[in-house]
Amino acid sequence: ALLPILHFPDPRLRTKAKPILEVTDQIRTLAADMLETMYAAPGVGLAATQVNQHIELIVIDVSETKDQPMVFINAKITPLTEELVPYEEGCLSVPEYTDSVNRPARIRIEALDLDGKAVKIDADGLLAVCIQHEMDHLSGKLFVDYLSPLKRQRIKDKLVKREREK
Ligand SMILES: O=C(O)C[C@@H](Cc1ccccc1)C(=O)SCC(=O)c1ccccc1
Ligand SMILES: [Zn+2]
Repeated sequence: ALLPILHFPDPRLRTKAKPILEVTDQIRTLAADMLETMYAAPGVGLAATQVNQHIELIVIDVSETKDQPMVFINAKITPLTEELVPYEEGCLSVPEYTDSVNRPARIRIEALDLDGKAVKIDADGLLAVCIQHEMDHLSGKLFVDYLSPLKRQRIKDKLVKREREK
């Protein structure tokens, strides 16, 4: 099912997600609904926080063919280099805005998959950017937090105005 995505500055986006203690069928259904919602947006990632579910679950698919879904549960990430690289990021919770964000170029992610099995991946490029972007969501952080307060306020004012006009 398609799930409604929370939009900045909704305070629920600032909630810190909790670890998942058991990977149940309910979690599997939520992951499937998040992937469906992500593909429909379209996007290359989605965090449970964005659909108002405050648990450590993220879904990603950075493939061109849109048929390589990844699901990470209770993920921990570690930078593999001090090198920071800029990337023009967007966010499904901050519609119609993109801006440059600097992040570590390569990271390691250690998590559980939907079978509760441990997975460990070293990532670079868009996958590394996306993983870090989704992990920020789980800690209540948005890419606009890396911008100047003036830019952030302008984006907030525009989105609040747009939500009012709806
Ligand atoms: O809000 C989200 O989490 C989804 C977001 C994830 C993202 C990945 C990589 C860079 C920025 C943001 C998106 O999928 S935004 C839409 C999108 O497909 C995209 C936007 C900018 C760059 C790459 C992809
Ligand atoms: Zn986002």
